[in-house]
Formats: sequence, C-alpha cells, structure tokens
Amino acid sequence: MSTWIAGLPEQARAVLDPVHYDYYAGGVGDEVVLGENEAAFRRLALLPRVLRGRSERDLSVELPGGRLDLPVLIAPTAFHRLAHPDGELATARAAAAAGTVLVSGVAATVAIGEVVAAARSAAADASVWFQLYPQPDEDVTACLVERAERAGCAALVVTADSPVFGRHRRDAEHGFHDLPAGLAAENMRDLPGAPPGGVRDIEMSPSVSWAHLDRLRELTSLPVWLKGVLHPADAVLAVEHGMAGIVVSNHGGRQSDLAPAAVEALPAVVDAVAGRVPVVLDGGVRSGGDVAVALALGAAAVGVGRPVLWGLAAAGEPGVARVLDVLRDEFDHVLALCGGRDPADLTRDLVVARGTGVFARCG
Ligand SMILES: Cc1cc2nc3c(=O)[nH]c(=O)nc-3n(C[C@H](O)[C@H](O)[C@H](O)COP(=O)(O)O)c2cc1C
Ligand SMILES: CCCCC(=O)C(=O)O
Repeated sequence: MSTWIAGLPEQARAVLDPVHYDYYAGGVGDEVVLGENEAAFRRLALLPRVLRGRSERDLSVELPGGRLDLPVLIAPTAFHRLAHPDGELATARAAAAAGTVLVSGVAATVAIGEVVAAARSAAADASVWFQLYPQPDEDVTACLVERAERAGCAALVVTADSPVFGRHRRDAEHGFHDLPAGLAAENMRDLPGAPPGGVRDIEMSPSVSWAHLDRLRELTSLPVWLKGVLHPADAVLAVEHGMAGIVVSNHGGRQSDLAPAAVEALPAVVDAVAGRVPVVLDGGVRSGGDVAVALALGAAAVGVGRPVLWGLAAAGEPGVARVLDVLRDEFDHVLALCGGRDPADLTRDLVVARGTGVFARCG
C-alpha cells in the first residue's frame, strides 16, 4: 500500500466525529470481506516484462461516459458533507482537475446539478456520472434519471447489490441512522410521494429486477453501468440487458459478508463478458500497484471509495486531489517497471499468485 494513503485513515479519524468515521470505515457483519478486499491484492504479484517500455507513458482510458486521464475513478460514496463542509463539491472539483470522473451518488449531500457545475468549474469538459438505486416506485426512479440528465451527467450507474441494506454493526452500536440536522440526501428532495421541500427515503427493495432495469434504460439515452456484479452469469445478463459497462464490486465489504474479495471475482466476470463491455473493479484499491494488478486481470479502470473520503476529511479538495495524484504517480511507476507503455500492456499473463510459484497463474 502507498505509505501516504496507508496513513490517511488515521488522519481522517483525528478530525471526524467517531460515529461518522465508523460509518465510512465499517463493513457488514464481521467485516471479513472488508479485510479481504485489501488482503487479496497482497496475495497477487506482477511479473515484469523487460526492454519494451518507453519514457512517456499514456495512462488514459476511454469508457462509455468519458475519457479518463488515469484509469481510476471515484466510486460513489454517500454523504460527503459528513467528511467536510464542501462535501461533493470538493470531490467533484478534485476529480475534474485530475481528469477523471466522480460517480456522484443519489445519497449525495449536494444536489447533482451543483455537483456537475462544480466539476465544470474545475475543467470545462469534466464528466460526472450519477449512481442510483432503482426505486420500487418507478416514478421516483424516472425523476432521478431526469435530474441526472438535466444536470448534464454523462452516464448512469445502477447499483444492484443492495436488495436489502447490509447490517453494519458499528452503525448499530452507535445508533447511527440519520444525518445530522442541516444535511440531507439532496437528490431525494421534492420527489413524487414527498411533501413539498421534503426528502424521500432511498429505498432498497428485493423486488427490484431486470425488468426494472429494462424500463430504466428506456427512460434514457445515457450509457448505463451496472454496479455490484460478482457472478459471471449476472455479467452476461447485464450485457444482454444492454448495460454499457459492469462494475465488479462487493460494495466495499458493506453488503454480503460472504462475498469474495472483489479482485478475486474479477477474472471470471471479465471472461464471461469477453470484451463486449468494459469492466471496472472497486474494493480495496489502495495503491497504484493495486490499480495495475486489477488492469492486468482485465479491468478497464478501478474505482476508489474510502481513500477519497479520508482525503476529503483530512484536507478537503486538496486531500482528494492528492489521493488521485499519488495513485496516478504510483500507477505510472509500476507500469514503467512492468515495461508497459499504456494500460493495454498490462495483461493477465503478468499476474501470479504469491507463494505458489510463477506457474500458478491467477484467473
Ligand atoms: C461510506 C460509504 C458509502 C457508500 N455509499 C455508496 C452508495 O451510496 N452507492 C453505491 O453504489 N456504493 C456505495 N458505496 C460503495 C462504493 O461505491 C465502493 O463500492 C466501495 O467503497 C469500494 O471499496 P473501497 O472503499 O475499498 O475503495 C459506499 C462505500 C462507503 C465506504
Ligand atoms: C442510502 C444510503 C446508502 C449508502 C451506502 O450505500 C452505504 O453506506 O454503503
């Protein structure tokens, strides 16, 4: 792990309300998956290739919804104003200035229109994506999609791994169920079924299905990504249902504590998708080396969640900027060490499982 990023949780802990720190840091159940997401990266190694590099490397990747100057985007995480008063405005500006995408969540504490405006104030051509949970009341879903389109979002990310909300022991122990006074999920204001000015609850429902997704797709011409896929059969269904991309994710260890580490689920999904749509990986990415391993296993890019929250809490916009800068610098360095010229040079034959000899290839 990057030394600086490794020290960030402690920096954030020093400034955050302990209840909010635990909300960000925690996982579901015994937090097995939370630990495994990071540990699984430590079990993988990259075989360098020699004598094929170049002095200037191109780190950019092209995805449905925008071009990224580095293969790292900001995964959707809720309630950035718990971390810093500037909240999602700071995150959006830092992402845009770094030439990457913020996936701003439906559970943001700043409305999506203001988030996009903040990103564009930092870079006129910035892309912001909008994450949502398909709501059982489809009028609410339609309204959210329209808000994201009107705001100028370049893609939608539908999170599918939350038919019910994960049971977070740390939050239960603290009795943390509501945002403090003055903060709200601003995208949920004034929706069908809410009183004027009121904020609707974000509903998770086990009855949300592929049919909901089909209807959602008909509402929009934006590319739609499906987030929270771990089973290869679901990846195939996602392609068949017209998804523009897939995010392999166990929600940062916050949903099922029986899920595999995200990076261990990645190769089978990449194989099932067979290049038809790009696959993004999130969960446990803490260094440029982790980014390189995920790309070598077939990810087109990675998402980072908690490190961005820690950077935001510790130092606001410059803190998020530094997280992205460290990841870019480390990734570029690892790419050079592997004889890579651009992300496409990171191929699966480079990945080996540690401790089992170089012939025990992963995936
Ligand atoms: C505090 C917190 C809030 C999150 N909120 C959301 C959310 O609203 N929607 C969503 O799709 N994922 C959410 N996630 C999951 C992230 O998008 C991502 O999958 C995860 O954080 C990646 O793991 P990492 O934190 O190890 O980088 C949240 C994660 C955290 C830590
Ligand atoms: C309704 C807010 C959902 C936030 C979330 O997804 C998480 O805390 O993991």
